[in-house]
Amino acid sequence: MTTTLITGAAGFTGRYLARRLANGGHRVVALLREPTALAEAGVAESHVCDLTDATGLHAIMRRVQPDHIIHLAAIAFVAHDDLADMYQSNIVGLRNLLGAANCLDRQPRSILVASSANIYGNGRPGRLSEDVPPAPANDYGVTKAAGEMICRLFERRLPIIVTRPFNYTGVGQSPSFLIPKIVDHVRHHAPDIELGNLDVARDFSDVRMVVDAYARLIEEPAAIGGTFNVCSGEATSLGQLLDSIRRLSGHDFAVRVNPAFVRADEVKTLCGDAARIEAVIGPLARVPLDETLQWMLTA
Ligand SMILES: Nc1nc2c(ncn2[C@@H]2O[C@H](COP(=O)(O)OP(=O)(O)O[C@H]3O[C@H](CO)[C@@H](O)[C@H](O)[C@@H]3O)[C@@H](O)[C@H]2O)c(=O)[nH]1
Repeated sequence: MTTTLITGAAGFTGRYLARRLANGGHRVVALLREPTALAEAGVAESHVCDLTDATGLHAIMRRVQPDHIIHLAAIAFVAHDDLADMYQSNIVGLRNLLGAANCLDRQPRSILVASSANIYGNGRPGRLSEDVPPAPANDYGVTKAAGEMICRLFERRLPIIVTRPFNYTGVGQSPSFLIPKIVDHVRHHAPDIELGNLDVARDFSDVRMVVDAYARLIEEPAAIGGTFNVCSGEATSLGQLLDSIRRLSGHDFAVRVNPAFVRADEVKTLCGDAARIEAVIGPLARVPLDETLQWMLTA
């Protein structure tokens, strides 16, 4: 049986990915920061180890001997206020993981590393292909761009796949993120909502499409060594998003700007080109944004 190790398996994406892989016949092993019950998500075995603990990580990797590794563990909230934690988790954690993978007797078949569309920053307008040079506009983007450079250090030695997911959402995502925050607000029938930067647009996808893409990428030898956007190809402005949520929920609400949520180092618009990934794994299992929002509003 194929053993697949997921770092960050207890997170929003990790739980969907574990279920998707278990349904696809994988034996899913979770690497966790703290003990978490994940049997319901399809996880067969769990190990607790912080990725900054290189020695502990080496021992676990030698025991698990994974066929595939999917690295999701990271600080994913762009405005995370503990910078030391963000740099430690997103850069040192990844470096330790690849160092440990490089010491295995039997090399994994693939190591998928989740980077981020945020690395594109504000460098270029329009639909972004993977050839657009990274131009991070904030610390989060810097940590993810640095992570990609670490992957390059190991690319001759390890079968690495880098993904650049654009924004995605679904039931269970933390309300620190934009869409679950608005959905939570609507579900509580609150009159007005406080947001930050309003003049922004994002390329939103459904978490189920993203984990399906990951599950297909690790099985595809042609993906090894590649960097892939994971996206819908459509930008939705915050104004359009608010209108859709008002329409689908039948609940009207006003928006107020709270300076506490305004980001100084904002990435204004992100919209991705999915041509490269679709050339390798075929069409993405896209879900219309309205369908994802409806799922979240009624969950
Ligand atoms: N979270 C949040 N965002 C707000 C708010 N008001 C406006 N925004 C704006 O809404 C946009 C989306 O914010 P998030 O949902 O926090 O996502 P993100 O910063 O775009 O980052 C997400 O996507 C990246 C890939 O593009 C991911 O790498 C990252 O982990 C995260 O999922 C940003 O431009 C943010 O400034 C608010 O009250 N809360």
